[in-house]
Amino acid sequence: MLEFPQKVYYARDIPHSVQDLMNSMDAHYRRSIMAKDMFEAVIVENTFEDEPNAPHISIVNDVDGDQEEVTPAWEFHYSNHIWHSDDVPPPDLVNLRGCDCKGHCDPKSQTCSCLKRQHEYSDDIPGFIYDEKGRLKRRGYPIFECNDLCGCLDDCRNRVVQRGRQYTVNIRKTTNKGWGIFAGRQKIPKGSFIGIYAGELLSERETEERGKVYNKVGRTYLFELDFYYLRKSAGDDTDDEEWQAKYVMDAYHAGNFTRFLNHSCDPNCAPNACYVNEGNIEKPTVALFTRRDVLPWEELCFSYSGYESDEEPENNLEDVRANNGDAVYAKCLCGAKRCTGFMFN
Ligand SMILES: C[S@@+](CC[C@H](N)C(=O)[O-])C[C@H]1O[C@@H](n2cnc3c(N)ncnc32)[C@H](O)[C@@H]1O
Repeated sequence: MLEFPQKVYYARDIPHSVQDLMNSMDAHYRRSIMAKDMFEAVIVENTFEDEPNAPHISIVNDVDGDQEEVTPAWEFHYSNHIWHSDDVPPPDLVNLRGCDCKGHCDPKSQTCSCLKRQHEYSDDIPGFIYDEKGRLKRRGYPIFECNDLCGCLDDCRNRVVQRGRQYTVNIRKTTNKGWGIFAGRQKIPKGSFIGIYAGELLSERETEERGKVYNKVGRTYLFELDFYYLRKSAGDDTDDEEWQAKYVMDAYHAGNFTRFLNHSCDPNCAPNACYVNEGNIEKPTVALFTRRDVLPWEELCFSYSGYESDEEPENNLEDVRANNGDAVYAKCLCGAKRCTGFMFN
């Protein structure tokens, strides 16, 4: 577990020497097996402290690896950290509360303050939001994990996201959507934690210009922290249409494997807001969980349009088409039976 005072990572310090070195090599080297080994080694090197037990991530291109790229572009720093932009406040430890439990927190406790905090948002779910196997009982609610101020043990049931990735995932080239993320040989049960959407935490204002560029080139890694309960806590007088998330995660310059998760209109994963060592409700960590059992070797995807219900999605193709001609609004190639035709709608 992290020791306080917690280290804060700033976007201005995102390392780039490895990317610079690799990009200075000739194309022959960047297409060699050595470059693939290097990419995998960088992942281990940059994550072994925060995820010492996470299974190995392989880079696989069996689509066009001979002629094209053996790795994704060396354009980002691989990391599980949240890199704060200068106008984003560091984690709020003043408003962070820890429980006084000893040993393991009891899901029937009347005194555990973390359980009470959780029930402010999910009072219809008895006990913690995780079951005894650490799986999410229900999606959509913010998760309040035990934190470094708590008296409970590191393996308390209410600590899942902070323990890091437990399942194998591989970064694999797809035939039509660029790189994607695939399960390993093991099935991943419904409700399992996959990874956090790491990256640069930006203010909404700062995101505007980046968004325009990403939309034009047709590849975006922005994730707005616009969870529904944040709208509610902003007060009743805030018009829903006018409400804007304060912060956005950008995984373009720094991020982990989750930046390669492609969109699906019938996704097997979904993002969930989670808090560990953060007392600021507006700065949740985006944690990805499976929303159904994932078969061995299956591609992991989530919905970029935020659609998560089990009902049929609305098809608003015409609106999206009329909206603008940016490359990012290209046709969706998820292949799901109920594909709406577009990634962002
Ligand atoms: C966050 S990136 C995902 C990783 C990306 N495939 C890569 O190679 O870096 C988002 C971009 O992936 C592509 N993409 C993701 N899902 C897609 C889908 N269902 N259909 C077509 N392209 C998709 C689009 O170019 C999109 O802007």
